[in-house]
Amino acid sequence: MSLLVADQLTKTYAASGWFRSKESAGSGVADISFEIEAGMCLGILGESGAGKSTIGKMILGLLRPDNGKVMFQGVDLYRSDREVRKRWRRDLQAVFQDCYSAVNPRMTIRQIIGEPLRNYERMSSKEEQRTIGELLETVGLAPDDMRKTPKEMSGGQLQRVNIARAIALKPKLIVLDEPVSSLDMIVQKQILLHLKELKEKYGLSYLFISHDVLAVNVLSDQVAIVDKGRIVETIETDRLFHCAHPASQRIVLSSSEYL
Ligand SMILES: Nc1ncnc2c1ncn2[C@@H]1O[C@H](COP(=O)(O)OP(=O)(O)OP(=O)(O)O)[C@@H](O)[C@H]1O
Repeated sequence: MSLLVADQLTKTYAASGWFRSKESAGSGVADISFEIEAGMCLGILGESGAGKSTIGKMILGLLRPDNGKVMFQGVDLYRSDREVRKRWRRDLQAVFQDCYSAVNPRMTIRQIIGEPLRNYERMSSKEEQRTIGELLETVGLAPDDMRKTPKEMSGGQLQRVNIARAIALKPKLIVLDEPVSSLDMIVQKQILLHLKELKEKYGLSYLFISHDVLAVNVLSDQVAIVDKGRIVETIETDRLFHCAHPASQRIVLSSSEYL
């Protein structure tokens, strides 16, 4: 059984108010289907406005689809009760693009990473401190960093904190929505390689949302290419540069100009 199944997900946004236009009318995504096996990373690659974040939000339980279903570990997310959803939240985590808005600026790094542990685990303060120190080391930071606040960290360091928080409960799947897009190229590569290491070490699965073919190439096993709200092609990553659909070729080529 696949860890996650997205089955014909459709979401249409109603165009409204001052911004109603031909382009925005009926925007959203349609007929989105894919599966993620345990230990696998599926990349969702597409240009701005293609529908990538809409897909991510539906998978995370943040946006109810108009049609279709999301099955996680065999359970239908939008037809399950609160208890099941609570377990779901534990096994399904997310890291978003904006590392600063994902944290409370008044909390220390210890409080930030400790939050899911306090919500789901019963740990003594000492045990929690040790666990947070280990998590910081796992993502390439120092245990002492737990005393800092977000404003004392760089964007790359803070994104590592967000990753540490996401892996704290040993989830099955992490939705990574453009997790490195706001960072410089060197830090991007370091974090992607680190995510790859974590995936291999803990058997994690990822849904990796990105507009960047090079980033997708580093982390994904398979890539679903999204254009105008639809998956136009799903392809093994090592075949990405041999994609067949004209829209896929356009998306792949536009990024590889930087190679
Ligand atoms: N809340 C909303 N209300 C109306 N339209 C929306 C809403 N959210 C997204 N859209 C529209 O749906 C389409 C897909 O948006 P989405 O944010 O999923 O794309 P994306 O691929 O993640 O884009 P980006 O890479 O720029 O974040 C776009 O046309 C967008 O304008």
